[in-house]
Amino acid sequence: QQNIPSLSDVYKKHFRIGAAVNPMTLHDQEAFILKHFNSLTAENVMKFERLQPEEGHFTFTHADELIAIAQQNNKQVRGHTLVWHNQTPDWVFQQSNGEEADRQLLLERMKQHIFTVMERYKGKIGSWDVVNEAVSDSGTDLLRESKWRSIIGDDFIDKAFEYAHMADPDARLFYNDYNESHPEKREKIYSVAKGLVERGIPIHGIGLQAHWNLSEPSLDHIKQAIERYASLGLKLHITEMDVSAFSFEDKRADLTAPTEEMTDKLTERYRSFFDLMTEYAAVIDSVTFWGVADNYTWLDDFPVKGRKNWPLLFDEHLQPKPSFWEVVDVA
Ligand SMILES: Oc1ccccc1CN[C@@H]1C=C[C@@H](O)[C@H](O)[C@H]1O
Repeated sequence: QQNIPSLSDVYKKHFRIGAAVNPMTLHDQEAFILKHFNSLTAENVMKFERLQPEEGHFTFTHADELIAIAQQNNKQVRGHTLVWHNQTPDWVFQQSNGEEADRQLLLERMKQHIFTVMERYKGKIGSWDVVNEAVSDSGTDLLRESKWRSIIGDDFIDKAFEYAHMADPDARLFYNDYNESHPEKREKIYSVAKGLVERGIPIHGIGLQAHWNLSEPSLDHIKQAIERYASLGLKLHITEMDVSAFSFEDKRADLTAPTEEMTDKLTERYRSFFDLMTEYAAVIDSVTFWGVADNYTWLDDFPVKGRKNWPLLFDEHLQPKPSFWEVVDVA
């Protein structure tokens, strides 16, 4: 590993390089993670269901372990995520008698969760994905249907950001979403973010999840999205980057290794992405991969359960792939 440069060192002049980590990778790959990344995101342990599984019962152990490692090694941490329709316990949306909660109760619970979590990590988590994936993927509605929206109303997003800012005025507050470069969804995300800015809601950035693949999105669509979001005066974080070997519709599960063509295409795509992102380093502060190496990726189970994928810069043995060397060469 000696003659392999640190990815985050090489990119220091452009932006931070982060990885989503979990208790397994932090335990098995700590030195590797500390070498290549200067920002950490909890893949799951800072989600609502993991921090407050039952009302008033907070479980911080795994999140505290990540924070301790980050503090000891001077790493940034991205908080992920406070308000999201997924991985949130059912109790949040229910009265004690099992009936649905009302607006006032749900706002109180949202506030309680945000304050308890953000005050614990004040000064240790520099930026938070305050709201994740609130924008709809299709149809004319800006926002997707969710309990947060149906019970509180469309202003649940405003409230989440206001509570977050009250809890930690120094934290940088992000709206985070996927398919962020698809023109239709881009315009919806833009409209929601523009509304927040115009209402004086404390939002500081947009998180582009960047779950991309070998063919989509086009570089032009990514460029248009970066420029559109940046035009609001907001900072951009690439928050969950990976490049799937399969398009969303391709459910094939016959491969045990990427084809040569896939590896070549991946190398070309990663080079083109980092060429583009370094061009926009003035507005992009951080690029985080949704994982460390191909030995573990959420894409091994999404959208096809148990189908191996190879979306990152390091292979299953933590060895640099051709993509890694191309990305280093861009810096
Ligand atoms: O790419 C998608 C397509 C459909 C739904 C969600 C997503 C991405 N959703 C992300 C992926 C993994 C989770 O661990 C993250 O918390 C979430 O933000």
